[in-house]
Amino acid sequence: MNRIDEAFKRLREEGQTALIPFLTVGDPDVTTTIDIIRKLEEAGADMIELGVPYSDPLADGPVIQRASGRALKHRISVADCIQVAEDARDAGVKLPFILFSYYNPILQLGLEHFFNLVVQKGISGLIIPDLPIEEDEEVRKMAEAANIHLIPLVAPTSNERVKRIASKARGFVYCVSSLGVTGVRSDFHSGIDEFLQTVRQATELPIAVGFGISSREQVERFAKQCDAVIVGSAIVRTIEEALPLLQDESRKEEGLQQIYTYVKQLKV
Ligand SMILES: O=P(O)(O)OC[C@@H](O)[C@@H](O)c1c[nH]c2ccccc12
Repeated sequence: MNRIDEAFKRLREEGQTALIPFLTVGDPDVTTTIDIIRKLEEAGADMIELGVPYSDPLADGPVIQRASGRALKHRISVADCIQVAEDARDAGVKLPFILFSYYNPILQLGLEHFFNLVVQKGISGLIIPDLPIEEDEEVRKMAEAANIHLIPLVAPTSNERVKRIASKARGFVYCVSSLGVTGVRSDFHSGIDEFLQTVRQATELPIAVGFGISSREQVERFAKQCDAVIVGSAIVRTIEEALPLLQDESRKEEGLQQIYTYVKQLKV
């Protein structure tokens, strides 16, 4: 059984909602990324979305764009991001890892080599936001053969595509709460509740919601309808605010503690 399935089974038994943080690997450096992942696990995270920094993050708002820029200063590759899963596991992290990457960096690595790496390093899931279902046949077959869950995104505008996307989904279905790019929001798409109901009826798989979530109240609201809540920009912003501490060896633990405190209050 895939680690993501195991995590959702445990959470269902415990009546809990999964908290899935997203962070950009290599922001500010790979060693600190692993320290942050350990803190996220301590704070109650149930899975981690490892973001591959990319030069043209078209679906990302300014916070994640800045994080990608900082990480790309060290020329972090897809292979480096995948390696973080193994290194974090070696450091004692038990959480499932979902690799989040735009399609281009994966193509540059080559699908064969990419899938060998993700299997070897213990990645459990894959999110490729710019690979639509109409073009994902080859990747989906390779992912299924490797027992890696290719997790699709559905948006409030997906309408009749929701059923088709959900029918091919593995792991869980990622419901995007709003149109536009990632980034903290105070309100969501007007039809969000009906949209989440539509997705719930279209799949037996767990459903997750992401985009714009930053407060415990928002997590509690979505926990009523979803099995998982994904938080990216708000956590990446907390990392950004803690950078002066994280990059000073004598104050690194203080910076990590700031991230821990913010994330812990999100776990419901
Ligand atoms: O950052 P937010 O608003 O909390 O949304 C999650 C998001 O960061 C993460 O899942 C993600 C990062 N980049 C993306 C691009 C498309 C879809 C999703 C994403």
